[in-house]
Amino acid sequence: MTRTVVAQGTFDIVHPGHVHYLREAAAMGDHLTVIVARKSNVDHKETPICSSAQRRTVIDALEPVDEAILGHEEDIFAPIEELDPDVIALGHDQHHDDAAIEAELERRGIECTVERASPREPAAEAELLSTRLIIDRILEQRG
Ligand SMILES: Cc1cc2nc3c(=O)[nH]c(=O)nc-3n(C[C@H](O)[C@H](O)[C@H](O)COP(=O)(O)O)c2cc1C
Ligand SMILES: Nc1ncnc2c1ncn2[C@@H]1O[C@H](COP(=O)(O)OP(=O)(O)OP(=O)(O)O)[C@@H](O)[C@H]1O
Repeated sequence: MTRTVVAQGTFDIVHPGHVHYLREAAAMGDHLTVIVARKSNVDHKETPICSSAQRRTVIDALEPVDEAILGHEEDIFAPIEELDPDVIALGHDQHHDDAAIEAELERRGIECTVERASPREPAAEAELLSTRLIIDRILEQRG
């Protein structure tokens, strides 16, 4: 029985922290689908630089990822209803409330566990493990 996992995020400029998250999410099951957030749903931080299509293309190419899809514009649980995964893997600092997600899954009659991935520890001094840090560095050096 294939154990399916869903991960999600903005993935504006991909970095080793994303790779760590997606590797951990992939290890939680046999098949990993990643939902790439639409710009309209990224309301808790700066609007992404790269288009949804571009962000999806890059994530889809990563080794731990079986499939990357663009998220629903309005209802973030629509793809979850469709995919009906066994696990939703949240990133270590993802701004979602685990209990709230579990409650909504319950309400929609979706049997699925909510897990949290761990943070990637910097492997080297120079690693930029956040999109924001990468953009700040670009502005510093090229702005
Ligand atoms: C269970 C779940 C389902 C999601 N489904 C969608 C979706 O259908 N469409 C979408 O644009 N974003 C979706 N998202 C992503 C959120 O909209 C949010 O933008 C994303 O979690 C951003 O996280 P980040 O700040 O870690 O990148 C989903 C997130 C979760 C936790
Ligand atoms: N350093 C990291 N270690 C582990 N997971 C990470 C790391 N950075 C991001 N992630 C995870 O990747 C997913 C997508 O994150 P997102 O696209 O918001 O990248 P970000 O680098 O956190 O962005 P920003 O720096 O703009 O907040 C989230 O679940 C997040 O928890």
